Order: sequence, then C-alpha cells, then structure tokens
Amino acid sequence: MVKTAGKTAIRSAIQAARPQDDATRQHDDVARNPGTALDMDWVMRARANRSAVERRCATLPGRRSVKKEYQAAWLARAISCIDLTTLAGDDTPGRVQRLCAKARQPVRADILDALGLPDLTVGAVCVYHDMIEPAVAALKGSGIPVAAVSTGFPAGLSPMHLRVAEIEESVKAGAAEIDIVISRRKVLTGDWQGLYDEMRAFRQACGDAHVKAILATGELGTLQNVARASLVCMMAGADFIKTSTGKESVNATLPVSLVMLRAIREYHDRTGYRVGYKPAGGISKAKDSLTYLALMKDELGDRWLRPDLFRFGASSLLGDIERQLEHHVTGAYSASWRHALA
Ligand SMILES: O=C[C@H](O)COP(=O)(O)O
Repeated sequence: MVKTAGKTAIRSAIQAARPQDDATRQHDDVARNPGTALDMDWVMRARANRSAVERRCATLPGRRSVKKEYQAAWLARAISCIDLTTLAGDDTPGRVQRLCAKARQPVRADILDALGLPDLTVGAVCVYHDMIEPAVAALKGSGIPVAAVSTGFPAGLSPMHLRVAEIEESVKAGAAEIDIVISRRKVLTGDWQGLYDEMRAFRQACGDAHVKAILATGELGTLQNVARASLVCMMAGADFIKTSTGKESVNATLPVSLVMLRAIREYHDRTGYRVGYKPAGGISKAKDSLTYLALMKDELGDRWLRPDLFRFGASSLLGDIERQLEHHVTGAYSASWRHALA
C-alpha cells in the first residue's frame, strides 16, 4: 500500500494538471491563439539541423529518470493528458461506450484510491464523426470532451467544401475538439499560402471548438518542412499541432517532436500565444510517455504539462501505464491481457 507521504506527493504533483481547476485557470489562463498574418520571411528562415536534433534526442531517454511516487505522479499526469482513441473501420457504439467508461475511470478504483486520485480522468476521447453521438452520450456529466478526426482523415484528399462541411457537422454533433489533417502536397510543393488559407478555413469552421492540426510528419519529407508547416498552421490559428494520424508508416518520433516544440516556443516568444502539442501514433509504453513529458518540460516548461496544452494521441498507452501504477501500489505486475480494453 502507498504510504501517506507518498500519496500527498502524488496528489500535489498532479494537482496543477487539472483543467477544471478554476483557481489555477484564473491565475494562468491560456488565451486562444487567434493566428497572425502569414509571415513568409519567418517561414522561410525556419531550419532544422537533423544531426543536431538526432544527437539531442538520443540522450533524452537516459537523461531524466523519475522514481517511486514521482514516477507515479508523472504517470498519472500522462493519463490526464491522453486523448483515448479508437479510429477503426469496425468501431461500434458499444466499443465507444466501453472506451468512454474507461475514460471516466482510466485505472481500477482501488489503485486510484491508493494513489489518492479518485477523480483522475483522461484528457479526451477521440473518434470518427459517426461515433461522436454515442461518445457524447456516454461522457455526459464527466467534463471529458469528445474530439473528432475530420477533413477526410487520414489522407485529407476529399474536396475542400466537403472537408469544411465535415468539420461543421462534427461540431454540430457535439465534438468540442476537431483534429484536422493538412494537405501534405501543399507542404511538399512549397505552397505555404495554400496551406495557410486551408488551415484558416478549418479554424473558422470549428468556431468555438478547438482545432488540432495533424501534420502527418512521416509524409513531409524533411524536418525543415515539419518546422515550416508547424509555423504556418500556428499562424493560421491552430490551437494544437499534432504529429500524425497514427496511420502513416512513421508516426510520432522524438526528433519530429523536438522540431515542433521549438516552433511552438518560437511562436510563443514572438506572439505571446501558447499553442498545444499532441504527439500521436505508436506511443504505447509508459516509459515513452515519461520521455515525452520530460521533453515537454525541458523545451517548454511546466505550463505545457497540462491537458489544455498537451495530449498524447494513443489507443494502447493507457494499459501499460495502468500496469505500472498497479505495480507501484501493490509491488506486483499484472499481465497486460488484464487491461485489454486500454
Ligand atoms: O491520434 C491518435 C492515433 O491515431 C493513435 O495511434 P495509436 O493507435 O498508434 O496509438
């Protein structure tokens, strides 16, 4: 069983993560990024030195190691930042309802009680448009938002007016967050004005719903393109920039994350607006979630370690985190099949 002192440390470490904590919000609210004019000088100056980026990332997993109750606190923080996702062609209302039950109570109740975190939930549930309604119904009263992937996800190749209409339909159906995919060809052909105009239109169609721009970095060719696309999407008003759909052959990586986080930092330095970050695709181990949290803390600081500015897009990360927390509380590892839903 966790000692009281450990419980207190976990509770205070996780406290600042809560989006519904009004006192925290009043002191440090995040104004929504309105975007800026497209600044082509700024875009074209963006560079990324691949070997320097890779060298820095290679040292990351070993550089910071959090232990005992601090590790449990960081893992609980990671849970609060998960967009718990199902994006399969065979999704059904039943599967989505089960996922939403897991979102409300991401870890077994006795483990949460032992950690002193009975109210811990995930950041959001992320689904296709057709599954918004069952998700909204299943999450009613929980305060957990529904995020919908949109704009012809994952390829983003449907006609522009249909992509805009899809966003409008998803907002009408109750999605509070919209994950759009950008046109990769606009990046690959250097059509930065076209990318900016497209992103602007998507942001406008979202209205009050927050918009995450999925760059599909595994298809952008170079880290320089990743840096430039990140800046253009933020200039066009993205609330979050997100690495991947989870459907590309290469999804979230640390080098791509470093480049995107530095673009976010530069954008904040120049405009004063904080844009969120969502690595997505292939993140399934608790240890990896700690590395991403450490990278966020190193590059952007503590304020970015809350769910209004950081999410993991993940369909199978929660299960491994739950196993680690169970080990923290009981001293024994459970088999992964016991957490199949996560
Ligand atoms: O945005 C979320 C991703 O689609 C999830 O990818 P994953 O199934 O590899 O965790």
